[in-house]
Amino acid sequence: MQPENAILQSTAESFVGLGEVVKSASALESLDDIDRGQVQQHFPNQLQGQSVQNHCQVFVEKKMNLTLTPISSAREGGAVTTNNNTINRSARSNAFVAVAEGRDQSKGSFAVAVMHLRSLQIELCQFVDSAEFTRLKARIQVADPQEIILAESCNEKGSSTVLADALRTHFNWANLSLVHRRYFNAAQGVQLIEHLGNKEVSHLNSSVFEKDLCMSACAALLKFVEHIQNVCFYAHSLQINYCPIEDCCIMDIGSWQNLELMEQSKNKPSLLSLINFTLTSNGFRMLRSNVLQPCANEASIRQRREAVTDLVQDQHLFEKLRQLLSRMHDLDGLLTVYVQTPKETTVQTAENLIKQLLRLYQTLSMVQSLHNILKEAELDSQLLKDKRESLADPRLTQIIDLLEEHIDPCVLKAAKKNSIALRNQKCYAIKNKISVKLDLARRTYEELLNDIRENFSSKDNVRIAFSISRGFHFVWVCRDPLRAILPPIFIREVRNRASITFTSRNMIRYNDRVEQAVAEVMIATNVIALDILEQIRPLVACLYRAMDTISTIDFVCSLAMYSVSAETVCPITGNQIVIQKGCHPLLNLKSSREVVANDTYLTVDARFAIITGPNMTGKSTYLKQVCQLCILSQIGCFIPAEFAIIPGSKFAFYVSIIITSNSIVNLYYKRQRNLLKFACKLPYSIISCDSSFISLNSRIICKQGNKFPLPVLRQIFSRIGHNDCLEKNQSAFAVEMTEMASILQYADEQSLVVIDELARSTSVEEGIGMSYAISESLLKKKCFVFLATHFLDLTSLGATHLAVENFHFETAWKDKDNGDEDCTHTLMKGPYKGPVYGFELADLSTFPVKLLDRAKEMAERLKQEGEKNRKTANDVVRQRAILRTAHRLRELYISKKKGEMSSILHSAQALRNDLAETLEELDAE
Ligand SMILES: Nc1ncnc2c1ncn2[C@@H]1O[C@H](COP(=O)(O)OP(=O)(O)OP(=O)(O)O)[C@@H](O)[C@H]1O
Repeated sequence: MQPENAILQSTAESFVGLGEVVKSASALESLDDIDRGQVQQHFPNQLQGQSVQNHCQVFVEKKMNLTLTPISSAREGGAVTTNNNTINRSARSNAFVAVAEGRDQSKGSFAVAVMHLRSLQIELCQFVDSAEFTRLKARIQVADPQEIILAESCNEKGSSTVLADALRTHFNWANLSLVHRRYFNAAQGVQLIEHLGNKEVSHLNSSVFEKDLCMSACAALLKFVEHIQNVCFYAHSLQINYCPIEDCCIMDIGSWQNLELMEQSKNKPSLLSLINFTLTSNGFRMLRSNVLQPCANEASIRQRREAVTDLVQDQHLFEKLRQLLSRMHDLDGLLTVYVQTPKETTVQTAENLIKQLLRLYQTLSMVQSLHNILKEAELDSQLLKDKRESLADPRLTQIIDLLEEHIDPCVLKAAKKNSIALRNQKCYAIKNKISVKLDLARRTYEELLNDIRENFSSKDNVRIAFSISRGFHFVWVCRDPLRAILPPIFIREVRNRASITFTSRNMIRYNDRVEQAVAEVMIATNVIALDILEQIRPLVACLYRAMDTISTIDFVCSLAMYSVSAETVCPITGNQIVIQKGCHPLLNLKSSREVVANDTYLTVDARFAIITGPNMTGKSTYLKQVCQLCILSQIGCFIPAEFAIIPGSKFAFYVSIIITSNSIVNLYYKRQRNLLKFACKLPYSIISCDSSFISLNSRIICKQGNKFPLPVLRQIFSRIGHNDCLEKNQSAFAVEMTEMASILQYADEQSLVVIDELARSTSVEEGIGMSYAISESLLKKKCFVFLATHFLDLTSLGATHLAVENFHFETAWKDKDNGDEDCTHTLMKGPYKGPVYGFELADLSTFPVKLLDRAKEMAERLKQEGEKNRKTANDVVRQRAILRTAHRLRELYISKKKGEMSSILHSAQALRNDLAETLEELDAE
């Protein structure tokens, strides 16, 4: 016999009582039967071995007359691949979405009802969408659902089939369930919302109940969730909110990828990953939905900025909040047990209930600490003050008192967190002497544990271990587990690298008895827990509020964390996009080179920026930078810049400011002392960074305030990248034009549009023609546009349209022979005149020299022909000066009122003189 076997044999023999256990096996079997019978009475599902999920699925399939595809492993989250991109899905996502599509007169309208299964919050929205379902897809993607519920279309060729196909292709990780149209019943939706919604925490006004599509989507969602989860919701227990689409800045899914907002692959940084310092799953959810659909509610943005400012300024408060949040349980998981009741009770549901009560106890004591921290802090932010107020809710103390009465706090202090410790925590959670039945059940459980301890005490290398799947079992740590031989008394061996785990029939019998004892304990515990729950249920609104407070604080802490971790500034809201020394937030993560900061300048009048420049100078990067900074700003975050004005002012004052050291504005100002005169005269605002001038100019400008509509960005469109679409059988150009058509249809005065290299996938003439036409159309729509292009002819738009501003990236090639290039990545005012350095870049590659020479020759010839027709720079400036004067005269004419004619004539005179002066200066030059 091998030495190990000898040890094992002796260990096995030395287990006191082993023989007795074997002898009493038959007795145990009969005992087993009795116990099983008892347990089965209380927990009918427990011993049937059928999971609740399977049971529900069969049930729903029968009830709803539909076929559900199996709940896929993709539901667990992780990286999943969609059509042509990989999106890293959060494992924390847990949402069901119902989509209702309008028919007949309301065709083109959609309603989406989203239920987050953990937090049990329902979000409703209704909107009109394009034929490509852009908004719908974005809305669903933000929810990141497990399950999408859609009405089954009777007509095979109906639009619902088109919608179903679109959703199936786009959200291929989610389970698409087509349910009968009768479940999309608006009247039932109203009834359900009135019955289940908690009025205190739900934001629903009467007009929402009139939105039939919304109501029908909500009805289908609630019915489906109740069936699939096999639960019933308590009356007045759900938080149901209507989220108007106007409160969000809309972007399509393509833009999320183009603008690097969310992770596309593991090692590629994204804006979301950059600013994600959240510590709770609800905080993360809030951050994610804000990055993908930034806030467009000016008051909320301002409140968040104030909160972030408070946290950035009070580092002590910030640290304390984060420390507390890191220890906090998510309240959303807890809410499920207070809001829904399982249709069947099992040991698992009982265990879950007591686990959630313990967590609630822990979390609420931390909520008290959170309240104390906020009470001690000197807060300016209204948002934080409101949250502090919500934590002072006396109902929270009432719940804590109730829990303290029943729960033994000692179980939460257990040092060990292994399986048996966690099980014991649940078994002993309720204080002694509250229920006789519970005390008796626990005694039986204790006795059994003692028996095991005495009968199977560990010896030498063999010890007793416990796991949820195997129960009590043996672990033998030996030198050669693969070759070691076990005596036949031991069964179910699993050989690992350093040990063998196994059990024996006697141990299995003990385990069975332990399980029954635990079940008894849980039955008794469950009765008390349900009683506690019954008392908490009427107070559930304060838990929703506490959950909202925790996630909001986590969210603003995350923004504050990013704001302090980088050199950032709090943006001012205005009616323009002015950023001084703005940096691309992700650039220093992607490249080791020093990041060059650049200015951005777009006003309501000068709202179309054409950006030209050689290859590799940073045009695309700049477009993404502008969007990312605007998004950060609209989330409520600080932005990496020295100074910024971002759209978002309710009162669209002219904020006229001066840039002292920037090439962009140098064109406008010749002498500092003319500055004020200039600011008064110009019909549009001038950028500035000189704080000494801000108040002075703001005063002057307020006189002309309220001139433009609220310009908070409501839509961001991007057209970046050139990919064909094989699924739709579309070429790169076709894809581009489809996307542009959608932009042209929906862009408005509150949209930001960034376009990179428009129409480059067709011939130059056609490309330029298309670009002209598209630009002119966008100019009419008055949206903010950044257009990066290699078509230098496009810059002449500046001569005919005052709203067009030309900017370019300059470059310097240090040592062309060695291929040592040095792009300054600096944006300058004015159009780029070439060269594009395409030949130099080709020269650096393995491009054939002969071909390159021929290309250069052709390019030179075309250039000379073009030069003949091109206007001089002086002509352009002259034309713009005339245009500007005409524009101002028009403004004067529009603003004319009775009795003010003399002052208008005076201003017109001044304008004429100003123009004459400018033209003279140009002639002199
Ligand atoms: N502001 C900046 N600071 C530092 N590096 C930058 C900056 N902008 C761009 N770059 C770097 O320059 C490289 C080229 O940038 P980008 O692709 O934006 O140029 P581009 O002008 O759009 O080129 P092309 O015209 O060839 O498409 C990027 O890899 C980026 O790392």
